[in-house]
Amino acid sequence: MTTQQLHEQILQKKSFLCVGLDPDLAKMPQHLLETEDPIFEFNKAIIDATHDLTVGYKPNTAFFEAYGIKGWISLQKTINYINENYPEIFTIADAKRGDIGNTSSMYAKAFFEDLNFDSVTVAPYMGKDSVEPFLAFENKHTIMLALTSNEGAFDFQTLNTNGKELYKQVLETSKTWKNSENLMYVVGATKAEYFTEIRKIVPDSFLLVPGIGAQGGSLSEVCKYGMNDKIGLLVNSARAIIYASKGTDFAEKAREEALSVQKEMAEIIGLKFQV
Ligand SMILES: O=c1ccn([C@@H]2O[C@H](COP(=O)(O)O)[C@@H](O)[C@H]2O)c(=O)[nH]1
Repeated sequence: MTTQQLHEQILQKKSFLCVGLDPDLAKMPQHLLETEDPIFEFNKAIIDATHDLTVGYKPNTAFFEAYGIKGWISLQKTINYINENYPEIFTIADAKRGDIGNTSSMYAKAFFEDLNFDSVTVAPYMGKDSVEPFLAFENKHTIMLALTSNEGAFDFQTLNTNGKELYKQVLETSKTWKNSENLMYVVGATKAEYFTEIRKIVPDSFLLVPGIGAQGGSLSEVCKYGMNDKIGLLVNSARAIIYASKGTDFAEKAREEALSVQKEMAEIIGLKFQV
């Protein structure tokens, strides 16, 4: 998918919501646990209930890997289900990969070719040769951690290195890499006050923004400081939507939560762009 197609979908749906698919058997409705593949059944119900309100789905691979081979099969079924039924939707494998170049190439093949995700998250710590193999894929997107939503972000990411905070150095350096137009960046919603500075470095890039909902970040603050003239944001919420209910009405309640976020987004888009 191209960024232009993603932008068009955002305008059409009046939404820049990305629903996080973080399936946890301990939090799922009891009746699903009796099915052969509860994780897939759960995801499928959430997807069917929210696909018109969201422009992206972000399965976090940890929640699949935790269940071994069965989890990987559920992940494959989930991405296939989205691609076959809702091909307009942008998909993100939240896997936070990155290794020496030779190994990164294999990670990139796994997520872009075998699983056919539109994008994958990567960590920048190993530098240029660990990320460029992902960037080589046409119409695929590499979403690099810049300033994360957790408290530990302050351990390294905001450290001053040669007169500049590390996350700023990461953003600036990454722009010099081959095929850097295929980069997007993760910036936590809990760090809204940093968006102005981030936009000075990457004014046109899409930012994946986790941290509204369960982590308490503010959608309106993120939009105030992080939105660009093409919107440029994908705001993720997982637990607040997918675990809105543990009963048989879980998908219905997930839709209600997603709708409430989408309505707020539509209002913001309307105010900013007069549409
Ligand atoms: O900085 C980051 C990077 C990734 N995440 C991931 O996003 C979701 C957030 O889930 P919620 O339930 O909406 O809190 C989850 O998969 C995280 O691993 C993040 O939160 N912050």
